[in-house]
Amino acid sequence: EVFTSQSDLESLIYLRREVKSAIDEYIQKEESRLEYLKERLKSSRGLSSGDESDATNPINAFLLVKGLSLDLAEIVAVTGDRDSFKEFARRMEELNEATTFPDNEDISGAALGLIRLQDTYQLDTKSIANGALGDSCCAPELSDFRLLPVDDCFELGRQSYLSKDYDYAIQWFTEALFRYPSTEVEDSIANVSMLLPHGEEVLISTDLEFESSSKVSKSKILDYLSWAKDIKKTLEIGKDFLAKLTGLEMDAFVDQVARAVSGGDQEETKQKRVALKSNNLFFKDRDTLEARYKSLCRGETKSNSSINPMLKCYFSSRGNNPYYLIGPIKEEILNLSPLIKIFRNIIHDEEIEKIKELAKPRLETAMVVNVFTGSNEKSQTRVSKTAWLVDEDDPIVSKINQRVGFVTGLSMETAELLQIANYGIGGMYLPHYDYAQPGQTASFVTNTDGNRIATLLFYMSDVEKGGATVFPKLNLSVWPEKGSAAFWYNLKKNGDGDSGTQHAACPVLLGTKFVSNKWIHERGQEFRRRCSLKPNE
Ligand SMILES: O=C(O)CCC(=O)C(=O)O
Ligand SMILES: [Fe+2]
Repeated sequence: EVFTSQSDLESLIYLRREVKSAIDEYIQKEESRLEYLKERLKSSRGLSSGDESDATNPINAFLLVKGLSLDLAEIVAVTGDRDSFKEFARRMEELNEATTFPDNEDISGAALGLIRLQDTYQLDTKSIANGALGDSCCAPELSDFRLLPVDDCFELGRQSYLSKDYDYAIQWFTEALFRYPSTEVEDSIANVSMLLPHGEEVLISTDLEFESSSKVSKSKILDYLSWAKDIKKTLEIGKDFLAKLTGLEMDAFVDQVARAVSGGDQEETKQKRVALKSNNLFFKDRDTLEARYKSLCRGETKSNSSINPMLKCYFSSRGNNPYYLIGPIKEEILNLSPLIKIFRNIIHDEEIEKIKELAKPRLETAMVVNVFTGSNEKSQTRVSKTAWLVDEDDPIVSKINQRVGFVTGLSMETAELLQIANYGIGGMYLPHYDYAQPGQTASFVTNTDGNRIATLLFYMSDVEKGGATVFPKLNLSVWPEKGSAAFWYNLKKNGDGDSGTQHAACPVLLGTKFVSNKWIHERGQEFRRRCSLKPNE
């Protein structure tokens, strides 16, 4: 899997150069071989010319016989000569051993990444197809843009379709039709109204000349398009129906669905019911929260920091910690309850470079905890690569861990290792909690060290566009700034999870994003963060 991080994409650029030169060379060799074949055919009188009378003219008869034996043998030998191809195949083999070629999973990952960006940042289908990533509000037009031909638009539609995103599927299939080569416009117009179930018109290009030799047939695009429209319609009807249900009716409905999808198995029904509820699949506030998350990613929702006088920034020497007497820490309070702060200039560029250098060879596709089994799994909700660094890797690692202890005032004894995460284009982490919820088994919760009491998140790069950390329930967007770190308490003082800390890493639109997580645990903080006299606090 190569699409999740920037460093992997860079290796693909090298790969492309090598592959291109191998193909060029192969074509050149094939061309001279074909040139030779043409010459050879022309020079064989017995094969290239003649007529019926050759059977009666002895010279021509000889040429005919020679042509079909000796000349032909020679020509067959040349056509059968696959040395040039063998050489090409060998080079490809070598490249394959040295690097990883992208596979189907990568194609769908890259396509869905693009759709995710389109969805989060409200990018227009036609603009993307014309090679522009967003309008002037969100992103500069890419200077080196590429027009997407029919096949690519179709593939984006097909991937959306497969991931059940019918709105985007419809948009991309329609765009693919629009771009269909204009020579066949006539007959496609005749087909369109027949094949679309809902009688809509599909606009097909007449004046745009897209350089295209499309592999996908028009009827195939239309077929997909009509299915997508049909399913979308059905889903809308279902949504209307769900919106009208009362709370009790909804419970009964969830019950029924859970039973239906688990084929009567009691244990599975129970699990499915919890899953349906916790994923909030049917519930009314799901759409609003999701919309809020996306609008925070776009930076549209202004937080209340400008109006709340309690939110402030200041210099702190952390209770006269000698490390911070001369150069105090710059702290900013972003939210009061739960407490969310940002520390500015807390990690230096040289330290960041060193950490990245240590982490890069170890970056692996990020895993998330399966709520039911407690095991780590690859997931669509978190697209990034991560690595863990231990103190022994380099003195810088322990220095940074120590610094986290100083600035947070918390004990690092039960903290997890330093986790480095790298997000490529489209990389993200959907809204989640860092702490384990009641009943949830997570590999990071041990009997002795407790839950994740706090998170410190270092920003180790600036991000050109996108990539904010957002807190949908607090209406808060935190924009990555290289060298800064965000800090928050995941748990209330009484040890319960604080649901306000739900947060997400927005997809990266342009550039690359590096962060480091330090998760701090409960044990050892008893006298550093005391419980309150109010039991609910
Ligand atoms: O990258 C970010 O902005 C947040 C990452 C995060 O929430 C996590 O890794 O748990
Ligand atoms: Fe997180």
